Amino acid sequence: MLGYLSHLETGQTNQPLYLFPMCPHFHHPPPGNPLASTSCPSVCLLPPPLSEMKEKNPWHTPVTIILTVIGVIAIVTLVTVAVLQNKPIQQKYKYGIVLDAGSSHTAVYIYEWPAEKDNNTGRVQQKYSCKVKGKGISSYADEPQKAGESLRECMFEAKKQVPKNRHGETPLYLGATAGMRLLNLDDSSASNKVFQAVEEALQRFPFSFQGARILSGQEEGAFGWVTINYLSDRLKQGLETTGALDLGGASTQISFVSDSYNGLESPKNSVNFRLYGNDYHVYTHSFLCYGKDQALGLALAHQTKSGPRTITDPCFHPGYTQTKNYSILYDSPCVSERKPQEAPLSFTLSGSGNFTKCHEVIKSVFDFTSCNYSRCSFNGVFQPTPQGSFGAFSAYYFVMKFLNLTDTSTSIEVVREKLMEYCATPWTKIVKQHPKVDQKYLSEYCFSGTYILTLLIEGYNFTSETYSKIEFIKKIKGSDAGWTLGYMLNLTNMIPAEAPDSPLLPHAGYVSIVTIIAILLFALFILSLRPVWPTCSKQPQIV
Ligand SMILES: Nc1nc2c(ncn2[C@@H]2O[C@H](COP(=O)(O)OP(=O)(O)OP(=O)(O)O)[C@@H](O)[C@H]2O)c(=O)[nH]1
Ligand SMILES: [Ca+2]
Repeated sequence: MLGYLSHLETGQTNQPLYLFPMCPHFHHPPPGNPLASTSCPSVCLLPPPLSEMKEKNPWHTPVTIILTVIGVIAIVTLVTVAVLQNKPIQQKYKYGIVLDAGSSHTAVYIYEWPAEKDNNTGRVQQKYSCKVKGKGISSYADEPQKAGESLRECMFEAKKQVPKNRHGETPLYLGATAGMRLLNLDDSSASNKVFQAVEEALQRFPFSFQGARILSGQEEGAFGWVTINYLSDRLKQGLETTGALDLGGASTQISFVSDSYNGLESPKNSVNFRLYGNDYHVYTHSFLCYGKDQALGLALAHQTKSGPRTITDPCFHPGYTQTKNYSILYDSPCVSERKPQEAPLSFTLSGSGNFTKCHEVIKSVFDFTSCNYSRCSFNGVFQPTPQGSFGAFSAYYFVMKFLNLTDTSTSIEVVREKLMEYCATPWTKIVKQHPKVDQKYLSEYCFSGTYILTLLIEGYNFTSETYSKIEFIKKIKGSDAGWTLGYMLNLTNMIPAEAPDSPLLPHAGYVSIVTIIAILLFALFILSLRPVWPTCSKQPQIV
């Protein structure tokens, strides 16, 4: 049959040359090839006559047909098994819940990750977050029961978010930060009662409650660093890491990797991690009382040393006035020792909106005089020079976003000028411009912006060059930047110390190769069964 179809054009005669032409005992040219009988090689192994071939076509024998069917079924089965076996199961997730009990408020975060990838690479992401109504748990020192109750609404929501069949195996953690650190310093029995109340409340939910505790400042800084580097895939890929800047209400953290720091100069500022096969020596420090609310308290305390009835505060807009209670201001352990004797009950603050003077007031809350190390940030705390890129989140983001100052390619001088202009804007105009913004937040942006700039430049020693490497962020790939994710990853051992073995091929490549090899093997097998085809010896043609 092949012989009938194969022909070449001869260069000289332009006559078709039939490689398998009909031999004399073929009386008829093959169908469609009228010239086929005109040439015939001298030696030719002939296929049987057509009439016989029809009867004895080797492809039509029952054995070949059965083998072909079995072969096709085998290939389909092989490919199906390969696809199913290696296909990531997309629908099944596991969950973890972390409560961030901050000084200003509590937030509930639910994380999810594919069930079969427990111990694998960066696939944990935030599924849901809920901001607990009211203040942070530390503000319930006088009525601890209410601290527990405050969490119920968000926890009921969490119950709905996690599939019922996963409730029992879902770990639930509560981590408290600077607000509870301060309460614990001030009144440890009140802090214990608050913990007792929140534990009781959380145990009523069907999750696997793993306890409530105060994070150390080191943990808070280090886990914030883990979170942002995990979310940006830098850990998994072994890339240069990003530093983390967290500005809370009561404390602030700075964490980064520096070439000039191996942990020896100030071991208490060192946290070591081995993640995905790489060692990291992270410098970290948490400044208690330097979160933006407590820093405002420090600034106000600085201005009310003598117990005045009125102060003119340059960090508030002209025309802004507020009456503040001395006992509330000096209630915090950050300033309690400085409470002026014989102070009146309250004082009136009236804004003057002067950035330069505000900057001076804020600088006075930092101590730049003592340093027993090679270099310090402030208050005698060791800190290497900031190095590499940084992600600045929580209040850094809220404030800079509001002030339209998140573009760090803007020079520090321009940032100062903009703040100068903003602080000098009359309060009435500010309120008119932002009618929907909560006035508690609105009144403090001048102070907060000036505080952030002072903390970064004078406090942490960022320069014009390194300032431009800061990115003000809220989320990374849909997950909030903060310590909670890093905390959970650590407690659930979800980041392996060593790099996981990655498959040689991606899933699609693997399936394609299996399919191609199976088809090739099958083709070879079938070819090995073929009957002996006619073959012609190369003899001169008899024309
Ligand atoms: N402008 C603005 N400020 C906010 C917002 N949410 C929180 N803040 C303020 O930003 C500051 C920091 O908030 P968080 O990062 O939640 O602080 P926290 O975790 O409660 O405090 P720490 O325990 O010190 O970490 C606080 O002064 C909050 O009042 C917001 O949506 N907008
Ligand atoms: Ca916080």
